[in-house]
Amino acid sequence: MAGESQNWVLMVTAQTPTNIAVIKYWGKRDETLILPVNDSISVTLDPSHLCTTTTVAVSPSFQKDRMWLNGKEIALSGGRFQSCLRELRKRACDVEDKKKGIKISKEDWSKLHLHIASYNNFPTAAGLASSAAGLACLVYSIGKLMNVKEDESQLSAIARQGSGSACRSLFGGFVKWIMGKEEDGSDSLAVQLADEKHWDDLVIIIAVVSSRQKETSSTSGMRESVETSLLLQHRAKEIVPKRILQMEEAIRNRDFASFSRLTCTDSNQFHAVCLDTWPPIFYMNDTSHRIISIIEKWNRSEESPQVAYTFDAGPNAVLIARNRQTAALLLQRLLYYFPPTSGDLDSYIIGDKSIAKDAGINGIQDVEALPPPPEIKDNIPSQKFKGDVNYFICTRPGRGPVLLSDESQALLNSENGLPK
Ligand SMILES: Nc1ncnc2c1ncn2[C@@H]1O[C@H](COP(=O)(O)OP(=O)(O)OP(=O)(O)O)[C@@H](O)[C@H]1O
Ligand SMILES: C[C@@](O)(CCOP(=O)(O)OP(=O)(O)O)CC(=O)O
Repeated sequence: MAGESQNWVLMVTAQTPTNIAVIKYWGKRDETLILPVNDSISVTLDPSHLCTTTTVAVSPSFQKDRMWLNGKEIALSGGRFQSCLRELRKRACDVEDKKKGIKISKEDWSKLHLHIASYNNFPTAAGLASSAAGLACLVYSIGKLMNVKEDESQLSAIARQGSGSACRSLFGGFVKWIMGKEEDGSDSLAVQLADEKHWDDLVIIIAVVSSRQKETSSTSGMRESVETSLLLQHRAKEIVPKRILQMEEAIRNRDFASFSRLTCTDSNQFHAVCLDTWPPIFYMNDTSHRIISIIEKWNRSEESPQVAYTFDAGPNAVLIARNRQTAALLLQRLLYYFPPTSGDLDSYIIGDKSIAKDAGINGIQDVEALPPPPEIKDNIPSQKFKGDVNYFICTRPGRGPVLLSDESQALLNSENGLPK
């Protein structure tokens, strides 16, 4: 290891998106390697609205590997973090920074320690796939720091060992996690089906129903489902393989009717598996069910589906609108049923606020003036549910991981490698 002193710090910062599964991963055939019982497909969400930023630093002065998540130090001792670090260290290559006079050889990486700081710009462990963006960003940024030569698919097989859904966050657009057949997991990895420009009409609105930490984690929930749900076995063997082919075709042809039907039925089946688990697991709540019913009623009143819904291991609704115009109509409906408790719309509709402008919503007076949606005209007066949604995030399909070269975006101090 060559450097002018032992005090140098070399670091890399990366940003990685979250993803939402439209054909769900639920159930492992190998708990340690994180090998799934079926393939899954996801849409990557625009990192300008939902993302993880991670800075990783290396220095001979660091005494041990350390990590800070959202500003608080967390233990890196967990098996999953250790699996990712071990796999990355195995693949590390020579690194040279001529400007700083730093040379790290392949062999040095096993002796050097890392500092990692990560920040999620959205709630952690609330069913918004923080583990997906987080673990993908950890693997991607360390891979870059250590000059790992593997491509994104090979990196995805490492991220998979941190959290299954993380492997799909190594790509933008539409992504498939191929379950693989090998016992060592070497063929269980993600591939890109189409990039984010392929179907850029789509608009995504997330209704954050609760940002509290959930009762049953995805990891333990799916373990219990594998142990007790016969529906899960049937789903993995008979249903998902066919749906994967149909979903690939729907994405290829930008066929919203088929995409929407598959997305909604697969989300519903995943939650049916949770209900079929013993003891049963409930991730959706009354508000989630209400949102499904609003969308179903609207879709039925139109000639073709306007919006797809999907829910992960939590009550938040991820709503995919076929285009901007539909997204504006969707937002009007959502605000009609779920008006904010305060007049502060700025923190109630976040992300791409231009959707609210398209919907004619410029202030709370516009929300109050919204007429009931035409599809419920016979049932007036309809009930409203003020306060049942915390806020809405307007976003779209987005790109994969990127490196941030601007040092002002780093989360660690370049002098001492400690959080800024
Ligand atoms: N930025 C991050 N970097 C590294 N690890 C992270 C990061 N963010 C979250 N995690 C890990 O993921 C865990 C949360 O995962 P969990 O599966 O419980 O929730 P979630 O991913 O938000 O929801 P879900 O996967 O059900 O959509 C955290 O406790 C932490 O261990
Ligand atoms: C419902 C899901 O979001 C489940 C995600 O599970 P995780 O990837 O969080 O689970 P582990 O592999 O145990 O870390 C569906 C999906 O993303 O496909």
